[in-house]
Amino acid sequence: MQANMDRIPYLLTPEEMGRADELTIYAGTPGSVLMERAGGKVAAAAQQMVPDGGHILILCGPGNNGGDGFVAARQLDGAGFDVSVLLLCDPARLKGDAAQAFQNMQLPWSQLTEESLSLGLGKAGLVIDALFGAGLDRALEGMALKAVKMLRASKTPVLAVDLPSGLNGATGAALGAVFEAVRTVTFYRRKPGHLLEPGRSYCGIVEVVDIGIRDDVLKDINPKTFANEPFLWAAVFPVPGRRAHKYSRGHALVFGGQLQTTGASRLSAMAALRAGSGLVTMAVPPGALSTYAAHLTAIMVRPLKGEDALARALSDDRLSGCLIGPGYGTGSKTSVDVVSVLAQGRATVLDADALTCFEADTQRLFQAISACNTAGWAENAGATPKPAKVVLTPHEGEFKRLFPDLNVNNRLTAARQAAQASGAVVVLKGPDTVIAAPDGRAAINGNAPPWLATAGSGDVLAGLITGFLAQSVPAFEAAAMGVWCHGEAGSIAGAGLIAEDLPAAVQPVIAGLVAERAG
Ligand SMILES: NC(=O)C1=CN([C@@H]2O[C@H](COP(=O)(O)OP(=O)(O)OC[C@H]3O[C@@H](n4cnc5c(N)ncnc54)[C@H](OP(=O)(O)O)[C@@H]3O)[C@@H](O)[C@H]2O)[C@@H](O)CC1
Ligand SMILES: [K+]
Repeated sequence: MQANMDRIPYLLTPEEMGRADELTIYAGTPGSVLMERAGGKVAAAAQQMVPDGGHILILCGPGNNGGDGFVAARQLDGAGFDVSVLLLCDPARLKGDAAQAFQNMQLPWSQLTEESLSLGLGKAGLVIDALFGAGLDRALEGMALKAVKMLRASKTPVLAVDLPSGLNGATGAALGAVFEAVRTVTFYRRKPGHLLEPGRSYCGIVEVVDIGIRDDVLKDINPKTFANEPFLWAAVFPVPGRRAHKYSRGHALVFGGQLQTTGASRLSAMAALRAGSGLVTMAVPPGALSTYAAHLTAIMVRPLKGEDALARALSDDRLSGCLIGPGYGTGSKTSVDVVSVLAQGRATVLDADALTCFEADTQRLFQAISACNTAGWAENAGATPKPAKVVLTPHEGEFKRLFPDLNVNNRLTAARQAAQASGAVVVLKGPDTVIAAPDGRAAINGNAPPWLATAGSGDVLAGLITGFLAQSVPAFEAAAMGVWCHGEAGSIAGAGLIAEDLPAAVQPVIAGLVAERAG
């Protein structure tokens, strides 16, 4: 149990981290010991960054973040480094462990002023930002605010303790001006703000260090936020057995659009096949059939001909996942078709046009999702909400249209609220894509290179998720593995990629995951 919890990529909010500290202290490790270890790890990181024994300037605030700074100062001085300590507040304001760490420091210090900072920056090879960490609850002002500007102008590298000062650890939001760190040392587990933008960009390289908090505390805290990394979903990653055949590996149905917009859904279908779905069929308008057929090889194409064409396309019992939306068109027919697809109760991804067409009537969409989730369950099969079968993949613009009352500036909370309101797993796309389930779980993705922001990239993502869903992976995990594989494929294809490059680049990613599971 302990070994497994160790590997689960939990993220702790500052409140949950406070609880982890409390539980550890309650179990017998004094806060001063935790602070000593925390400051020691910061000192060790600083030593690596200034290996020639250069000057280190340490800015300390009024709380325990400042306390970590005092400990680091003492240890660096003991290791022969030249340090100066600048204190933001009156030392009489220091309390508890921080006051004790200040007493123990036994080093000269000065008040943080423009003059003292300017003098310090003149000789420093590194600045340690120990002004504010988890306890920051408002924008920096006064001398702390001036310090941000002076540091930026000086270009001296900054090592942040726990979080760059000015950043909200729960949301990654800048509360105002924020220190820009090249490296951040945080304790026990990362916080959401280390992965969510703009926080991630302010943190530089994030190093998580052990300060002696035992994983037992996680049982009490029960965190529901994760970094989107393979260990989160590796146990359900689909690996075909020796006796697998194409029908046993799932059958995905991807709906295609009219002649002018065939490319989007074709990219999706290719990606669904790459994700491992044994079969992928495209259901397409008859007038565009020859175009689809001319551009596809391993993917089957069937025309949607006649009144009940959709129902017939959906009637194949072997279908195990559907995708509708990419290039499908935003007319009223789209929303009718989406409702028909959801009525079948199959695992389904709704992307692009399939989201936009519900902008004026989101309740109709949410009812159809609820019907999809409950289809196949006996009426008396427990009152708890049924597991989500539907995945929505909006980018920020689509998200705002579907959920106009939610605040996308707080992406983690907004995605969670959207998942709860819709009954679907919501993939809020961006450089820090958030995947949220109606049951409250959420994962933040961190491996997407910027060159994934290109036309057609989202179609590939929707296809990957569909491919995993078709292999019976639960919706939250299917969405999370799709997002992660998409990010990895983006890095493999590299700078200059176009969406057409991505399906092929997914292959080594899948091969790597399969090898890891086998080993
Ligand atoms: N818990 C533990 O055991 C461990 C914790 N550790 C460390 O403790 C850190 C958290 O410590 P913390 O809770 O004391 O919060 P911290 O970020 O230092 O600041 C709070 C102070 O700032 C003030 N204040 C807030 N905003 C302000 C503003 N804009 N402008 C001005 N003032 C502002 C606020 O006072 P207020 O004015 O609101 O009364 C309060 O005095 C954590 O990040 C980690 O580094 C490690 O040692 C490991 C063990
Ligand atoms: K800090």
